[in-house]
Amino acid sequence: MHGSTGGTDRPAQTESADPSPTALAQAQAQSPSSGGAGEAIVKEEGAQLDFSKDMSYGDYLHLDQVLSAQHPLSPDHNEMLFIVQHQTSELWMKLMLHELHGAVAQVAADQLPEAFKMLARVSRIMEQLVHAWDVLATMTPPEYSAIRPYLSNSSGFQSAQYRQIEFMLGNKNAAMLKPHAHRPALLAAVQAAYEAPSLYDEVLRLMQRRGIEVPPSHRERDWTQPYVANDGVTAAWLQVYRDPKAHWDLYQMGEELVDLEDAFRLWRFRHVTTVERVIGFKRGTGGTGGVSYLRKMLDVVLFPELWALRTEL
Ligand code: HEM
Ligand SMILES: N[C@@H](CC(=O)c1ccccc1NC=O)C(=O)O
Repeated sequence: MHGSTGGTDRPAQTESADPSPTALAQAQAQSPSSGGAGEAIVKEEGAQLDFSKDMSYGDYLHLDQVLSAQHPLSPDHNEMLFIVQHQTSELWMKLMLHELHGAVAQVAADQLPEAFKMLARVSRIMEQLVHAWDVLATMTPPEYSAIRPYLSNSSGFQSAQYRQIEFMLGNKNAAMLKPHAHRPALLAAVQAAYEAPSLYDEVLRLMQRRGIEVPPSHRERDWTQPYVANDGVTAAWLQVYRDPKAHWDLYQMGEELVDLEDAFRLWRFRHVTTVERVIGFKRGTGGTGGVSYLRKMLDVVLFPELWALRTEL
């Protein structure tokens, strides 16, 4: 590991941040007394300073790759914000998918405490993404207009990870597979999420295993079809919510799912509001109506019976 990142094979972009050979030689030649308090503290603490043979922080995190993946296409100062905002969002989405896959597997295996831990993390990640909009909202319409022509027809609409998250949460739509048709590996991942039972489908199967009757149409179904709300499923959740103590973990599961959908709704709302303040009602680069499309997405309900039961209680 250590051999691969030192010396000549570093990417050009990080080169300028490196100390010049003269500065490094000076630091090595300085006596402890001449380096000031900072250097004395480092020495006293025993911090390791030579990584020519050991794995360092940057080696472990592959920072050469991560930090050399920002390539603005425009001459505009603000494009770096736009790129970093999206790349960090994709990293959080990667973790979210990792946790969601774990949670679905744990629910299917009746391991609910483990599933709760993962779902709580998914909700906190979604909240993190909600707050991330505050940074992007510092970008004004003229600032974004300087970048937008360089984006061509690219759009978040084509995010393969976002689409997998939507599918895992039950918002299935075959048309959303098409933007990935030219990338077999991405298509396979999105298609797998499209064809698999969603988190909510797995929770309904769990309820049936626990003796709470779920209508057959909602236990076994064509998982590629969008979920359709059902009074029998509301009745099943009502049994749980009318006697929480008797069904404590299903009750906790219901509330975990509501937490998650609550956070997702906030994300969608911050997205559409940020888009309106930045591009108004222009069409999107992805080809949709823009704000009009994103407003329709605000009407998506992922776990409908968990909301419906509140009116009945
Ligand atoms: C100035 C910033 C942004 C603008 C103007 C913007 C605009 C839009 C527009 C107009 C759409 C509709 C699709 C289209 O026709 O392009 C869209 C979709 C989307 N955007 Fe953004 N967006 C911004 C920032 C972001 C960020 C930071 C993310 C985070 C990853 C993101 C993720 C998405 C996703 C996932 C979709 C698809 C939503 C869906 O299909 O429900 N966008 N965006
Ligand atoms: N759809 C946006 C473009 C956009 O926001 C975007 C472009 C490339 C990569 C990520 C993007 N973010 C979310 O859609 C627009 O119409 O301006």
